[in-house]
Amino acid sequence: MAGTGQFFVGGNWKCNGTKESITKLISDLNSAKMESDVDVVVAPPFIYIDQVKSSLTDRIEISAQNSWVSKGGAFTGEISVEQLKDIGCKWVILGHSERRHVIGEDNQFIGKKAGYALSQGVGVIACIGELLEEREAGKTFDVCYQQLKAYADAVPSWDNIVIAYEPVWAIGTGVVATPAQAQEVHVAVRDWLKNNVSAEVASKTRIIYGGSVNGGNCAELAKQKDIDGFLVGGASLKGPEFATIVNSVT
Ligand SMILES: O=C(COP(=O)(O)O)NO
Repeated sequence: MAGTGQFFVGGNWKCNGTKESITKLISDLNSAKMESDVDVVVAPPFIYIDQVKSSLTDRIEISAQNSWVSKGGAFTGEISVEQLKDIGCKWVILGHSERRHVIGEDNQFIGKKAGYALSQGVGVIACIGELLEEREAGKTFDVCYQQLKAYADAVPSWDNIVIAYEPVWAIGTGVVATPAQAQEVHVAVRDWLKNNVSAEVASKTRIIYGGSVNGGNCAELAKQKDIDGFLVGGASLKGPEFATIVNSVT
């Protein structure tokens, strides 16, 4: 484990849940035993953040799944960083592959979003990752480096950033990266930070893995030196399994 020495596990609930199912998930999370030396964050859909914030144990911090690129105003349908702070969000997930490849956000727009969120004191879970065809074409590192550069060009500091490497071909597919595949990219990301930002940022920044992580594969992944935690999708909607993943990283 590099980074700050504190593992980081995020639960990305994506566009899932109802008031009823989230009430059950919160109850399961509140009653789960979670190792104290792991930073745990969950990212509900915007409309349920207040419900979660008001009833979830404060052991777990709240993240948004997206935020607007500047101060709020005449941007119909968007949610501003100021509004997220107002309801107690400490983090925001940006650059998720679903925002890139479904919604169409590009590297520069995502970088600017990260810069603005950080400038307002909200931490950023900065997602990167390649498509299967990019990996098959040997472009994994080039794609990740371009995504990293867009963040680096826009952020005021690296103090409050967690990088999430999420190979798109592993997201929601059940095809998890092998520990070796994940470690190889995490090392390359850390080397990129060392060569393009600073050795200090490279050593302290947590690089977490996401893509079909579950209670059965998390322990092997967590043993990798440069895997500093996880960003979990589907398995984060099951309280007991998410707790297993949190506890696997110690
Ligand atoms: O998108 C993901 C991973 O999703 P899964 O765990 O469902 O593959 N994290 O942000």
